[in-house]
Amino acid sequence: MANDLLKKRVINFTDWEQEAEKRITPHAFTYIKSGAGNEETLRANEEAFYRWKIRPRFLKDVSERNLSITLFGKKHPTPFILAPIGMQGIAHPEGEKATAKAAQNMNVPFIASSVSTYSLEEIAHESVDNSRWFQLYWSKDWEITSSFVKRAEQAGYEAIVVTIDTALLGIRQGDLTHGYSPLKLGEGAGNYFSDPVFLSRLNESPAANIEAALKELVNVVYEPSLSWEDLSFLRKHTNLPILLKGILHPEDARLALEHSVDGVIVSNHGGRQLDGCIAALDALEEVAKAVGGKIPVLFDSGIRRGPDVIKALALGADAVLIGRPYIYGLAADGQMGVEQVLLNLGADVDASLALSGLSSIKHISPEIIVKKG
Ligand SMILES: Cc1cc2nc3c(=O)[nH]c(=O)nc-3n(C[C@H](O)[C@H](O)[C@H](O)COP(=O)(O)O)c2cc1C
Ligand SMILES: O=C(O)C(=O)c1ccccc1
Repeated sequence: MANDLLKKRVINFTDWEQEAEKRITPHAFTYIKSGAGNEETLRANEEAFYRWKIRPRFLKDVSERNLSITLFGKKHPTPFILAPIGMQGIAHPEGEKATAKAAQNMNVPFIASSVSTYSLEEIAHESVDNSRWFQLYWSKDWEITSSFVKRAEQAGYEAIVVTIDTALLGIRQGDLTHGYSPLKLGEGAGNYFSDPVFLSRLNESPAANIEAALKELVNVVYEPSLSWEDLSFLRKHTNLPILLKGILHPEDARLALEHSVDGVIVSNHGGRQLDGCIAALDALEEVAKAVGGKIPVLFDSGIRRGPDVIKALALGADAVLIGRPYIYGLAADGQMGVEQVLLNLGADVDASLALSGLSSIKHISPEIIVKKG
């Protein structure tokens, strides 16, 4: 399959998106593609990149290039991380297992979602030698929260990523029209149905009464009361680095530092939560300034091509999370598709770096970009 796709020159984001659309159900495709509301923020995420232009320098010997970065003391060959994307079973039967294998082959850290189709242990099994982080949806049932964290530690996950922009799910028109909720269909149950605490809350096993089990899952998945003080609970339960995903305000970045958080991810959840909120890229510079290099600043929401990565790093990101592009690769061609998307993006970043007159990711600085219009 991969060769067929390459013969068809499936190279860039829109090509992968079209291939994905051909291979999965319309409802699943709409779910992945959509943003919240009028999709103003979804569009803004990509448009924000157009307003920044790279100002290249020349005659700088770019014959050898280094794309590597270091995060939490660990070196990675590219500045990519696979974003937490839940319910990957809707994109491919192998779901997160295929993604985890691809991530391992490509040496790219993978952030496994709380609402994965497969359990965090199954995902770990497919990528024993690779960096894995666990994305936490802080459950309304805090014993489930601490159980997830304990399991992630035991399974060798290296960081906990708390998503803070999901007090509830954003209003997504297409899914509501279709009445489509993969969570309610059980596509996000991998971690819950294998969790001793979650199972202890049920009167009957999920096998005996799937409706009741899914109802309980949907009931406990988010904790809308979560506040800054609660982070100390998490700190008591783990020594792993804690990152907050969804930071958009410099004041929240300062609060993250105050609460001894180990990293922040500037993100608006790919425009899927609050429509009308600022483009993630437009939040990056100020957040990075507020953080002042004290902890890593990661970025997602709108990364599609190599130059996007250069721009995000120039505005202060230490690495970028790849979201929809790899899920389209997964939908189009499973593990091979994810690998191909990462290879294409890697080649694009490499070329963009060289053509900007830089030989290392470490040399990317604010001076290489200018704001236009
Ligand atoms: C289908 C889908 C499911 C997602 N599931 C999660 C999730 O479970 N946890 C989470 O923190 N973010 C989730 N996200 C958000 C991504 O981690 C990331 O922030 C977003 O995809 C970045 O935007 P982009 O895909 O437009 O680049 C999801 C995104 C998509 C498209
Ligand atoms: O679809 C999403 O963006 C998402 O993050 C999510 C999280 C939990 C349940 C369903 C979807």
